[in-house]
Amino acid sequence: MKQVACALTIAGTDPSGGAGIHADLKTFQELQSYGMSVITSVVAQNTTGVQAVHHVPIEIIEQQLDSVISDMPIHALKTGMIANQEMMKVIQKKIAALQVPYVLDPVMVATSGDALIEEEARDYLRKQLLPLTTLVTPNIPEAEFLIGETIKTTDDMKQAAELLVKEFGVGAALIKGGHREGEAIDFLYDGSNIHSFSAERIDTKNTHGTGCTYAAAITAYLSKGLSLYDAVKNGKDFVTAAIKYSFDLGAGSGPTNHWAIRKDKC
Ligand SMILES: Nc1ncnc2c1ncn2[C@@H]1O[C@H](COP(=O)(O)OP(=O)(O)OP(=O)(O)O)[C@@H](O)[C@H]1O
Ligand SMILES: Cc1ncc(CO)c(N)n1
Repeated sequence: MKQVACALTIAGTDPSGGAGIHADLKTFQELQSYGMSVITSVVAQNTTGVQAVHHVPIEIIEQQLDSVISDMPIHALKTGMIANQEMMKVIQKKIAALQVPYVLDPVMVATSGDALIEEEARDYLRKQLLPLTTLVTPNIPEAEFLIGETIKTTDDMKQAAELLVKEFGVGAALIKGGHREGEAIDFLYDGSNIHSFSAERIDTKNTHGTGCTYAAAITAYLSKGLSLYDAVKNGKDFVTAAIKYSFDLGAGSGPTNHWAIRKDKC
């Protein structure tokens, strides 16, 4: 029997604490999954944007992976920012051998619009990493890039999710509607059915790290043994509460609130 659920994140940092590794670990902790992390890039960023990026050397990324994999149980894992192809290759090699649920958040730009991944790496991600996934969680611009088509309507979102499974080999696809107008609706295609997850749009500028928080919550729930549908359903409730009670910190787009689910239940 599992002593404790354990989740691993492989991603970049955010010293202001709202996105990346920091959002992931806070979310794992809040949802009572033991959190572990492998850092790919050290990013100087805050609520206003990205100021600088330093990539961790490939050997150190590999060694961090070996340190965790050789010693710790991993019940689910997620990847976020992986800036270049060399990093992707080593991560691909290590996680292909792990038979655990894998959530890939195809991070390409920060909420501020700053690029977080090299142009040539995008294609590698599409061809080599997508087929390893249990779930991929693109927002609309990311989904448009992955499938090479424009997404305007909810029907386009559903078709994009199906295409990602049927033609790109992902286990399941969740297309997030955060970038549209009106209700915040996301569509999951699990290989058999389309499911929708909807919430009222919250009028706030504080959405820094929403994508990381959502994917981390789904990963935490998968590590605890929930089904994919239940993990996404609970993850959606978590991120909606985190946006509703987000913190108005910093001069730009403030961070979500990882304690919020407790507030929402009170
Ligand atoms: N203002 C909002 N009110 C309610 N839900 C929202 C709002 N903005 C985004 N969401 C929801 O938050 C989740 C994250 O979606 P979003 O499309 O913003 O991700 P993202 O663009 O990857 O995030 P990030 O800005 O961190 O890159 C989705 O479930 C989306 O529907
Ligand atoms: C490190 C990192 N990953 C992802 C995002 C996307 O929110 C970000 N801003 N920073």
